[in-house]
Amino acid sequence: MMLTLENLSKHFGGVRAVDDVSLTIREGEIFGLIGPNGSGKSTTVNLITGLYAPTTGRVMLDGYDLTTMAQHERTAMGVARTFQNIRLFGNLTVAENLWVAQNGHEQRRAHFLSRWFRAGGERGADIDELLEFSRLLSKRDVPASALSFGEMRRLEMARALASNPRVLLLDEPAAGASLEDGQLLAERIRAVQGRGVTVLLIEHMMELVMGITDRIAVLNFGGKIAEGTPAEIQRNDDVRSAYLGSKHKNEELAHA
Ligand SMILES: Nc1ncnc2c1ncn2[C@@H]1O[C@H](COP(=O)(O)OP(=O)(O)OP(=O)(O)O)[C@@H](O)[C@H]1O
Repeated sequence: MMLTLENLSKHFGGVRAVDDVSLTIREGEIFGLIGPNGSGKSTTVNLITGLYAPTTGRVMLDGYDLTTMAQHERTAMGVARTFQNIRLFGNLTVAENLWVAQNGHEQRRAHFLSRWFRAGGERGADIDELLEFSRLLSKRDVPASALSFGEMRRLEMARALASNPRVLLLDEPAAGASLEDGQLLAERIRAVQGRGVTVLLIEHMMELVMGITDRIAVLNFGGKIAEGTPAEIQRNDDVRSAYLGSKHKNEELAHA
């Protein structure tokens, strides 16, 4: 599996949200995408999933051109995502949230919740296995609104995993979570990688990014300014000056 962005750009009027970005995410790695606020990270994810059409450039998966495919076609190709803002159904239980995610899925026959679905909602091993993997089994019949932020974030990830993706795009998965929940999340992201899923991680929590990624690309004003291992990124002068505009973020980088 190889996810490749080729000269990808997205302009909103005069704003170059993403500006001629090229990068390759290798099979099985955890790839970090970082950058100051408004640098184009979420827009990049939206271009990969097909929420936006690019102004220029291509998105390739294993040599297949995804650029003009609809979102559901990309999901069928193995691309899944979580959102920066939690999008759970608060009044449904944890298990029901997974069921709804699958039920709306174009590829539900291929989905690993499909046996559960065909059984008319009977409790099945598949959904429990995913809940166990996500450390949410004890919460399966609890309304999603009653979960902690960290649990909600894990449920978001479980929902994305329900489509059995080959590449998982995580848009700030630790936002709003406690440090402890962030650590559990990091461990679960590693477990996702351990199952052979490639991960693209957007995250402001620098300890998380530096601790679990194999490689990192840095965006600033929509353009890629650096790419390398966490150690290389931490000592990169361009990266440091990009973060200088944001004192808080610069301190995060320094202390990571
Ligand atoms: N739908 C849109 N319409 C107009 N401008 C947009 C749109 N989406 C994003 N932008 C602009 O594009 C730029 C990049 O935004 P984007 O959300 O991709 O950045 P980001 O790196 O994800 O930021 P953050 O870290 O704050 O989430 C910003 O200037 C933003 O205002």
